[in-house]
Amino acid sequence: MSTHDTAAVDGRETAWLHDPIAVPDAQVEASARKRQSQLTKPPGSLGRLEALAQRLAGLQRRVLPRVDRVQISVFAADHGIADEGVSAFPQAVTAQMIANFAHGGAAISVMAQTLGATLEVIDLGTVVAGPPLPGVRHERIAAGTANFARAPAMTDAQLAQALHRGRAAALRAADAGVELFIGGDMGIANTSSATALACVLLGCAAATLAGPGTGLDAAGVMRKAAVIDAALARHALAPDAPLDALRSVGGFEIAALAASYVACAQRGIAVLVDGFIASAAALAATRLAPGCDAWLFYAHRSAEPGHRVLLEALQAEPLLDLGMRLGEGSGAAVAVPLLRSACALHAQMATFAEAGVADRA
Ligand SMILES: O=C(O)c1ccc[n+]([C@@H]2O[C@H](COP(=O)([O-])O)[C@@H](O)[C@H]2O)c1
Ligand SMILES: Cc1cc2nc[nH]c2cc1C
Repeated sequence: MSTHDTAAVDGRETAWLHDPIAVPDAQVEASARKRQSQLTKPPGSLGRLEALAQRLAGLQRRVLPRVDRVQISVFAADHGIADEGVSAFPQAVTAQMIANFAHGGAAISVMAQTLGATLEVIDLGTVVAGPPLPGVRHERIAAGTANFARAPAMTDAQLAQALHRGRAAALRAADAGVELFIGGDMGIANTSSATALACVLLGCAAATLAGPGTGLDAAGVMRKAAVIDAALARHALAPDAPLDALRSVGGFEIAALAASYVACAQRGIAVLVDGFIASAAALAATRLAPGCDAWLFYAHRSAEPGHRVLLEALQAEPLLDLGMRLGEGSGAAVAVPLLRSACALHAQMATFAEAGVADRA
């Protein structure tokens, strides 16, 4: 973890970020690679599915990896920066969508059902506090973050709470013995927070990363970039201080996502990263805990234009490019069948010897 953070977050609260990251098993990965070379297909003909199965084998320490049990944790929260008119939708939508998740009507609800995945929705704090809902973990930190155009988004204590709630979701996944963790995000205006966070960590101007989000027009995107640039000038954050960046311009759900990724890597759980917001959180996670990138798979390239830049910075080649830009973990959920296909082919195809098929001359 960076030693340059000046956030006065109680060191004891975040000491866990220094815990060791699990180390993938290179020998198991090599055994999986050998098995791939013996399967009844020209070498390499299953393309990236081969590398996926091999990598999962090393991570799961099992020559025949599985992606049967999947946990999807959707973190939801509001953002004070919405007051600057940076989203096409009103803030009330965040709380309304939490209810929609609970009632099974959201895209991620449908995907979780389809995949047989466990879906948990974690309410970290909305402007409009809704009633208790079955299936929603009400872990409210505040009525959304402060407007980072005017003040730090969070207090030190709020950041520590958001990190703690993200870690707790990963620990629940570890206790449940899941083979894959997906973190989702829901929060009106969170593309502005994700953009600001990534701009700090990558040292770039907002115009490089700002996009339409839920549907701004070109003039709206320019205004959004100007709001973010002005805020970044005000906060004067350093690229090597990820906790400061998360606290000053991040969001509760973004901090929770970053923490969940670090904790999954510490517990040896593979992660499928979703779109633009999730990737900004992944960037923060890799800065907080270098080495956790070994545990991160990137599901898709979102239509949010800055996602391409973020993925390049992360040196990530996503599995899919479907023009999706929903969030919620939906792009990652859509990619789960690919991982399952990779595992099924790897485990169930016959070898040349078993099938009596001649290997190459
Ligand atoms: O994941 C993505 O790539 C993505 C891209 C654009 C928008 N979103 C979702 O849309 C919301 C944020 O958009 P906005 O315009 O309100 O900043 C938030 O709930 C995100 O989950 C998500
Ligand atoms: C309706 C709606 C659903 C969402 N899901 C994630 N972000 C969202 C933003 C909106 C506006």
